[in-house]
This record gives sequence, structure tokens and C-alpha cells, in this order.
Amino acid sequence: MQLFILHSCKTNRLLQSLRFKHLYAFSHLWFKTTYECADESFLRPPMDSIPQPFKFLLQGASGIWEQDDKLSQRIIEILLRSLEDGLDHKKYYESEFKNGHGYLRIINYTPLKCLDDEVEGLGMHTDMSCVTIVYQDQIGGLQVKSREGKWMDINPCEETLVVNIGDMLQAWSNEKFRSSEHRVILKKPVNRFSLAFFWCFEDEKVIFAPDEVVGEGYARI
Ligand SMILES: O=C(O)CCC(=O)C(=O)O
Ligand SMILES: [Fe+2]
Repeated sequence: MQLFILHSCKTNRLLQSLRFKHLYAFSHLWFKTTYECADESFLRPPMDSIPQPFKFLLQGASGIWEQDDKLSQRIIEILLRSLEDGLDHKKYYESEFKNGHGYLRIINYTPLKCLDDEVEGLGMHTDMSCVTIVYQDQIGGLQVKSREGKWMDINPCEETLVVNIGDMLQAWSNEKFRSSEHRVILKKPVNRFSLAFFWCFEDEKVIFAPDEVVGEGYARI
């Protein structure tokens, strides 16, 4: 499979409900301003409640934005190691992933005044990224679809981030990794806040699964 990327990851507008309000920050330098300039309907938990690894990204102490190697490199390294025994993950990180970039979506799901039933805050989708690192507050509502097609709750857990595999990594790994189908269901009449950091290949990269990753005897998809 070859994928020519015209745009970085975008969630289709049609997937977003009226409850979904988002802001973007394209670099850590913009994050603070974006976060602070949100209008009053944009309720966000205090920075103190956001887990340290994510704050690390946001504050630009290290992380993906500065092409430093911390969290994104660790995640990609772990994923590459799990692909094939003996795969030279350092070589592939350097040649394929090093020039990637990330952008952050800051999301506020505003509650209905009276919520009798569940409401889709964000419809089923896959992310176009290589990996997405998600922080959700304590309200919950993130769900992922299992192989059997059942929706599973990803319950919030203190100091825990969720990592989604996205379409770009699915293509690069010749579908050895599966881009996860997920959605957000609003179940409580309260504000929900989340941060999603999409880490993508550089723009206009032609994604081509290396032979070693495809593996002998396997067809390139
Ligand atoms: O709000 C969430 O927990 C997930 C958001 C998400 O999946 C997205 O922005 O692509
Ligand atoms: Fe998503």
C-alpha cells in the first residue's frame, strides 16, 4: 500500500457533534496561548491534573515537537521491536520516523442540559496519524472497537495515557498494526475534556512498507 499524504490528520467534520469544540496547537509554543485563549465555554481541568508525560510534551521540555526522542521515540521503538524479531528499529527510526511532526487537538465536549441517554460526541473514526497520544479526563467515554466489532470502554485511569495506532502506521507496517476504530460517547451531563496529540510522518511523504517489514512470503498490501 502506498499512501501519499496531502494533509495531516483531520477528523471529518461530519463525525463531530455539536458537543465537540476543539482548538489546535501546532507547536508547544502555541499551546499555552491556545489553551489560555479558549473562550469561557471551554472548560478545562487544571494543568496539575494532566499526567506528567503529556505535560512534558506540552511544555516542550522535550518531546516530539522538538524532534527530541522521548515519548514518541519510545512508543515507535516499542512498536518496531514488536514487529519483527531482530528488526533494526534504530535504523528505521532514523530513516523513516525522525522527521515526523505532531500537532495537538484540545477538545472540549459540552454537556447537554438534560442528558437522558447516551450521545455520540465524536463518531467512529480512525486517526490518520502514525500514533496518537490521548489524555482524557475522569469523565470517560472513549471507546475502541474490538476485532469482533464490539465497543469497549477505555476507562480513564490516573497517570495513564492512551496510545492509538493510526492509518499512517498501518500503511507503513503493511497492516501488521491496525489503525484503531474509536469514538467518544457522552454519558454524563458534564463537561468532558481531552487532549489528543497526533504524531504524523512529514508532509508529502510517500509511505512504503520496507521489504523487511512486509516479510518474506507476504504480499505487499
Ligand atoms: O476525545 C477523545 O478522547 C478522543 C479524541 C479523538 O479520538 C480525536 O480527536 O481523534
Ligand atoms: Fe481519534
